[in-house]
Amino acid sequence: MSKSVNLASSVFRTDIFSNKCSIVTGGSKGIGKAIAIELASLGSKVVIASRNSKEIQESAESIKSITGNEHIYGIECDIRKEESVKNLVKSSIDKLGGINFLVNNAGGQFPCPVENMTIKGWKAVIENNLHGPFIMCKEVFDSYMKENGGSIVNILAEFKRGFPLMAHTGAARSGMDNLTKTLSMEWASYGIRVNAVIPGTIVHKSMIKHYGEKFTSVLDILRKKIPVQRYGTCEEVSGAVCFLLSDAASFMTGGSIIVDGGQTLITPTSLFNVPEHSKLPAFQWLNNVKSKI
Ligand SMILES: CCCCC/C=C/C(=O)SCCNC(=O)CCNC(=O)[C@H](O)C(C)(C)COP(=O)(O)OP(=O)(O)OC[C@H]1O[C@@H](n2cnc3c(N)ncnc32)[C@H](O)[C@@H]1OP(=O)(O)O
Ligand SMILES: NC(=O)C1=CN([C@@H]2O[C@H](COP(=O)(O)OP(=O)(O)OC[C@H]3O[C@@H](n4cnc5c(N)ncnc54)[C@H](OP(=O)(O)O)[C@@H]3O)[C@@H](O)[C@H]2O)C=CC1
Repeated sequence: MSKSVNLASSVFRTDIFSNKCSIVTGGSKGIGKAIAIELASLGSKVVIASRNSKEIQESAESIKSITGNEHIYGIECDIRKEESVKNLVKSSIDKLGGINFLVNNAGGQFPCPVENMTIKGWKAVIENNLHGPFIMCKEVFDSYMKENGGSIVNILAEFKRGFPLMAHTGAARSGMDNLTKTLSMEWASYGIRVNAVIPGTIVHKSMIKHYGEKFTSVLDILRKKIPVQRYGTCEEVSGAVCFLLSDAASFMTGGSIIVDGGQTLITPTSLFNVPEHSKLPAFQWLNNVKSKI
């Protein structure tokens, strides 16, 4: 790998993934892009995949320039479509030489109470967050990991108390939690570990664009209740993903890491309010290139 300048200062040793090949779905922006940057900065060859072909190529170029890693490829793919996933996996193996790591990050939803939800809307979100990651796992397994082992990390969203206004995503993420556990057992004998990362509220450019300023401003009420008293950064999610992919997590499979600043511990009946503080600041190794995420 030619490493001219690496602007991404991960906490991990810079060669830990130097012989690895990774796919990150939804790597064109937000959390997925941060994960792809960190993997690339640690030496992995990386394919990022998303639906917008122009955006995915531009992101691949920007990851190359941020990390100095030339082995970054953008491939157009809709994870909901089996043929598109087959093409992604085949092209990735052709370009990278294999697939050691799969990060199922692509996903998302829209806020909507069930009484207003159409069947089409329900299906779109279930396909994006459950069916799509399932096809990705299956195709990567059949095409490479069954023979060679590997490590898979699924990005979920907190679902354990239900998900009012986002029932579709709650159901899909709960399904992915179960699938993560099932695959960890079914595929252990193939040398494959399967884990999950559950981000809390990670506010970044495209997230604000997707939900709108009005919706995200409501989040400020929530921010005050979060024990760390702030939202998370994309890099803070990425660190957990890299840990799970790495040998440091070699005894972890079927597990999940919650990266939410303590948000899931808040209950409506809690009498305790965290005093205002700024003692737990964000960890942002991408400070100098923040505008690119
Ligand atoms: C604040 C709390 C944080 C909660 C924790 C989670 C945070 C995050 O996940 S942040 C990441 C946010 N990013 C995304 O969600 C991006 C990904 N989202 C999407 O790609 C889409 O929103 C989609 C998957 C949900 C819809 O995909 P798409 O294929 O583009 O959808 P269609 O145009 O085919 O629509 C199908 C159908 O879905 C209904 N629908 C879609 N959008 C909305 C909406 N905004 N409001 C209500 N209903 C919606 C609708 O029925 C669509 O059919 P048509 O009516 O025929 O268009
Ligand atoms: N940000 C947050 O607070 C939280 C996020 N999450 C989850 O983390 C993951 C990343 O979130 P975030 O970075 O904020 O989201 P973004 O909306 O910023 O990015 C989503 C990425 O997924 C891609 N994508 C969406 N649908 C598909 C599809 N069908 N096929 C291929 N690519 C697709 C998008 O590209 P394109 O649209 O061009 O295809 C984009 O690259 C998502 O699963 C999200 O739901 C979970 C909890 C909280």
